[in-house]
Amino acid sequence: MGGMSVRTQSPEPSDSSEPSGSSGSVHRAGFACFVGRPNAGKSTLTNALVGQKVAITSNRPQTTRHTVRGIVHRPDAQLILVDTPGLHKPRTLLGERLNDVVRTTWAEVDVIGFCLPADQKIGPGDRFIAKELAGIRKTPKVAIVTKTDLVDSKALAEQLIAIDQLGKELGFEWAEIVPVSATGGRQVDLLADLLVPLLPEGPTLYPEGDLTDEPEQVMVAELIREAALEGVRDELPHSIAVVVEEMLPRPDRPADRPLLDIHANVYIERPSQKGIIIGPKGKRLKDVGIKSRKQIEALLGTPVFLDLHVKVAKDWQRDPKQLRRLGF
Ligand SMILES: Nc1nc2c(ncn2[C@@H]2O[C@H](COP(=O)(O)OP(=O)(O)OP(=O)(O)O)[C@@H](O)[C@H]2O)c(=O)[nH]1
Repeated sequence: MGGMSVRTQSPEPSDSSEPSGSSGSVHRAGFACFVGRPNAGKSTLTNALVGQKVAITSNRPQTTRHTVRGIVHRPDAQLILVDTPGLHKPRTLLGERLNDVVRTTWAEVDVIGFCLPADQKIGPGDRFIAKELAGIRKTPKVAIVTKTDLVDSKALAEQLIAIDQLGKELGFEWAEIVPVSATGGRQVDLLADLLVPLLPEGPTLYPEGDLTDEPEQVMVAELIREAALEGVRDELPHSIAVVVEEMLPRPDRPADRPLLDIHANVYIERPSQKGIIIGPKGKRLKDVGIKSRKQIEALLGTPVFLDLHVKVAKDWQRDPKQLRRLGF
């Protein structure tokens, strides 16, 4: 098979508690980021590796706006995952900022994982990203074939060959080519095993038990935004932003019955979108509140009172002042 090496998990039960390789006591720590076009499965893979929901997933493209880090703690390593938005042709100021965030991230990490869905042929979007990757010479690049549960082995094999080919065309070798299924939990541990040796030696960078360094308010806002996006399908694709204005423990509560008050604003771009978000008799907004509150409570481990307001921030995606206020 030429120089192409594709990794699959060995059939014997993997012993992940045992540091692999001969350099048993070496500890590594560093950063990896997953790149790929929107919907390639980056957030889902981050969550699968970390073992908890830290990045926001949805079946709408371009939902990840923040550089969320997931942290994988292992006896032999700490792998910090930086989840970037999909690189894309900028149409708005927001789009341009997102692309800047992506490129800056790429230059700073120790290894880049290029995610390509198994069920889609390599397209112009993938090539665009791969060309950018080719320009980042010193960072090892791992090709990750995602969503392998959606294809048969023949289609998967063809995709692997196409990816190997793509690297050769652009003049670089992939450090590894790894097929995974994040939802099926297939080869996810193996991916971690392959990323770790590409990290520099060093002590842990984050305290044991931290799964992400994203501020809680941002995670809470993302959970609300995810719930708000659900069900609006094509009506409001990218027009929603959420800002958590305040998170405060309710005073005068007994210590064994705490309550966290969260006030958040859901921003839309036009008055006409208000009705869609709020729904008939406020039902949609209420559902968004219930759904996200449950997730926030699970995340923070405390009962929550969630107060949601819908506000219009006119054309916020095109307005630098609004973008800053909304945290971009
Ligand atoms: N069947 C299957 N679906 C998957 C898998 N991984 C992700 N998906 C689905 O693919 C869609 C996109 O996944 P995301 O993880 O949000 O993709 P992303 O690359 O982070 O997307 P952006 O944030 O828009 O860049 C979601 O509907 C996921 O449920 C997988 O291993 N198998």
